[in-house]
Amino acid sequence: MLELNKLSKSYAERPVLHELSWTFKAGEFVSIMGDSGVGKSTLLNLIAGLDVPDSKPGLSPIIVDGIAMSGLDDDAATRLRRARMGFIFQAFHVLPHLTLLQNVALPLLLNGMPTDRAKEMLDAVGLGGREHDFPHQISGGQMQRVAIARALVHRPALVLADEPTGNLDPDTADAILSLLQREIKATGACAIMVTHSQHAAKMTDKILLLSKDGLQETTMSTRLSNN
Ligand SMILES: Nc1ncnc2c1ncn2[C@@H]1O[C@H](COP(=O)(O)OP(=O)(O)OP(=O)(O)O)[C@@H](O)[C@H]1O
Repeated sequence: MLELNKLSKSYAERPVLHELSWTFKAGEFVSIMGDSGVGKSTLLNLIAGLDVPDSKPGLSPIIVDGIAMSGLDDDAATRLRRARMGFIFQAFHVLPHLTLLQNVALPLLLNGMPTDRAKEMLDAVGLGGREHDFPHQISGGQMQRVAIARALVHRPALVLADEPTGNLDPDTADAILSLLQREIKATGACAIMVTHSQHAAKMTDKILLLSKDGLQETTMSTRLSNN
């Protein structure tokens, strides 16, 4: 589903990621942990196409569904992102001037798909009956539910989540992660979640640790940031 092939990224000659390689499979829910500043968000941004990797002649560092991202022009990359990816990023906030239903329907509209599934997804995330509310009328946990519904509504093959439970209380965080897990399994998507929380990571199929040595699969008994 997603292949990283010697992916590197430097900012002003300062290397952040060095030759990362990994294969992510469809249907897998994977978390990525690692020390602050090691490059976790940078990695998600690169996969999302929001940032550009260091270029090496002849190398395709990011391949989504068999398509080399580096070979796409801006329009084609936008189309791929819109159709095949879903985002639960802090920066991709729910839009305040749209109702919850309109927010969730947005990826369907942008992809020219029927919008019926938006209501189904709001029901699935426990917000049935709140379709016509606006974001300022709901809690932070409910807002994350809307973000999850919106990220999954168009059945993306790849879901990218950056600290989706970062600002939620533990019970709400658990509920959100169970929901994410259930919806990912239902749609067969591959999901990659960056988190600092061991508790959140334990709810995923696989935990990868990002360090200066690259990506390594890990278990909870190895050293991880503790919360
Ligand atoms: N646009 C940018 N320009 C320059 N440096 C950047 C940029 N984005 C990130 N960096 C640097 O790259 C490094 C990795 O940052 P990144 O945010 O990916 O780390 P992280 O592992 O997600 O950290 P945290 O866990 O604290 O969120 C940091 O040293 C950061 O300062």
